[in-house]
Amino acid sequence: MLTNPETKYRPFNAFPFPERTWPNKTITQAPIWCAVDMRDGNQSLINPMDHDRKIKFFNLLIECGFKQIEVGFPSASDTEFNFVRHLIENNLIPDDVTIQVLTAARPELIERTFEALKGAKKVVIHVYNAIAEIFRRIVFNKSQDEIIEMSCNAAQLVSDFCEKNPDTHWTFEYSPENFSLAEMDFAIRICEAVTNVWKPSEQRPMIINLPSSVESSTPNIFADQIEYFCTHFTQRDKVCISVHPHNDRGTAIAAAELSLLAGADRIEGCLLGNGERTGNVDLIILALNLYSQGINPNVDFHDIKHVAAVVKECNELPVHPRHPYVGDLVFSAFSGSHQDAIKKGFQTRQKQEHSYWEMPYLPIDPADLGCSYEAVIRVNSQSGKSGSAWVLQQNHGIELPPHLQREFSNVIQEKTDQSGHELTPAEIWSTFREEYGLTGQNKLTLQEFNVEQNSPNNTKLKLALNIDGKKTTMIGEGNGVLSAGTAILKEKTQVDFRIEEYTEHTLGKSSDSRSISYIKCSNKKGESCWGVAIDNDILGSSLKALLNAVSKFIK
Ligand SMILES: CC(=O)SCCNC(=O)CCNC(=O)[C@H](O)C(C)(C)COP(=O)(O)OP(=O)(O)OC[C@H]1O[C@@H](n2cnc3c(N)ncnc32)[C@H](O)[C@@H]1OP(=O)(O)O
Ligand SMILES: CC(C)C(=O)C(=O)O
Ligand SMILES: [Mg+2]
Repeated sequence: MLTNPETKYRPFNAFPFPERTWPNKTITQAPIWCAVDMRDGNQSLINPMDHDRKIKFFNLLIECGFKQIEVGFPSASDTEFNFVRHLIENNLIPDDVTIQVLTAARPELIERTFEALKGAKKVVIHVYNAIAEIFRRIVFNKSQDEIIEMSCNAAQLVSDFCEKNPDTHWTFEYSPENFSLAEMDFAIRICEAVTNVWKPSEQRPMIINLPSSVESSTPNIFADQIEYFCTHFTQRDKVCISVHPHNDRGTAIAAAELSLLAGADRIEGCLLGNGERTGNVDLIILALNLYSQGINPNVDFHDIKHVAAVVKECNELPVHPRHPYVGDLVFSAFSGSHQDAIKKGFQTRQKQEHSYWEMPYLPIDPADLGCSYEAVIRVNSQSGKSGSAWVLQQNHGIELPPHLQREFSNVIQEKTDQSGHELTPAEIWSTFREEYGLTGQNKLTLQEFNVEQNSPNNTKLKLALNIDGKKTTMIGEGNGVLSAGTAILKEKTQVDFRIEEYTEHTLGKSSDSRSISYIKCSNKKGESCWGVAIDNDILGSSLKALLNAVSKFIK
């Protein structure tokens, strides 16, 4: 039994803000992104990134198009310090990229941070200290005024160092850590105080980064807090409002999106949502959520598997197979009704006159992220007729007639039920070949044939057959090749059958394409069998399909 929560946990103390306007808004453009993988992500890893992993991650972020990258906490360790030096001294930071570094509001750490930054072209210098009551009481043992004094002293020291290094383009960033847990009016007061030290202007704004350092409320409350801050902060036009959501309640994405409605301009987060505890907000999800709504995210994930592979390698952490947009299973449907809808969606797409993506169960085109359609449908015992039909269509160009889809699906269902496992495309193909006579191991096989068209309604057919290994030649007549073949086979096998269904199509589009025929025969007992055959010409494939179907009666 769980402990009684009523005596252990308190509900989040929401503040009334009925003037909120964010619920009536929609997101129309991408925010400014800042990737904090190499700092917030890095500080949460089992083994923090070494130099090589940091370089790899940095290059990946640049490849993806991030223009603001928090590269580390230079005063934390020599690795961090030396990495920043390496970037600067080797001129590895593209001109359109600004590096960001974090420091606590402690003089010795600030001093060391500026040592690391000597010679940098453009830097966001990011200072933080916790401000919520629980932190003031437990961690700092300071009053509100004392915390403000600590922040302002740090801001002043940062400002002094910047003045001494005028060749660098500095942007100030202040994070009232644990903003979302703090009293809103205190959060505004401390940010106003820091802003008054840094004196930003509309031309030279500073960043105020509002973190849910530990996510503690529903995302609507976070959005209220952001809108409240944006509308009550007196120098709103001189600051860029950034948010930094964590994912403790699993709602960081929602919190980030709602905070954009509420007035935020910028988002700090990590690829794949790495970060302290349950992670920072996932920038890939946020960006692709925008993309799938027709909004250019201004970052590029056209090869998502490559991105995931590098992040996995650098973080030494796995990726969940259901991770949005990235996981191995996110573009795969196993269930019958999903498969049916997706298959119909692709058929409709071939005919549609507009370019919009309208695909049941697939909110984004896997091809946009560099993924193939191969795994869009996978087959197990939850699958329906469209599943196996899709696999044959995608891999072999086979367009099963509807009744054969149903019948083949029953064959597959029996197999998957028995094994309890997925059937691979190769297994589905070999099942199909065995079931409908494409392996060439049948009672009846065709050696040769000759057709004479005596009149429009009379065809003479000479068939050289192999029946159980013995060669026989027979002649028959009918009003077409198949009726002549039927006459021959009825006589030879003594099976009284008739052709119920016949379909054929070409495989491939070139002039030397092969032909595939599907024939369903039924006997007097009401039993029916399908035969399928592929041949260079249509007469060959139809006669072979007929033999393959009739072979089954003989068995
Ligand atoms: C929410 C966040 O992600 S914040 C970012 C956190 N990231 C990291 O901590 C990673 C890098 N940090 C480190 O490597 C180390 O913490 C260091 C090297 C920076 C500092 O190490 P230490 O000097 O041993 O200090 P430590 O980290 O234990 O800090 C505790 C002290 O700093 C104070 N402190 C903590 N945060 C802050 C802050 N933001 N501003 C000012 N003081 C702070 C604490 O009150 C405590 O003070 P006390 O010793 O007077 O009680
Ligand atoms: C340093 C700050 C921005 C932080 O990482 C947090 O509050 O989560
Ligand atoms: Mg954080």
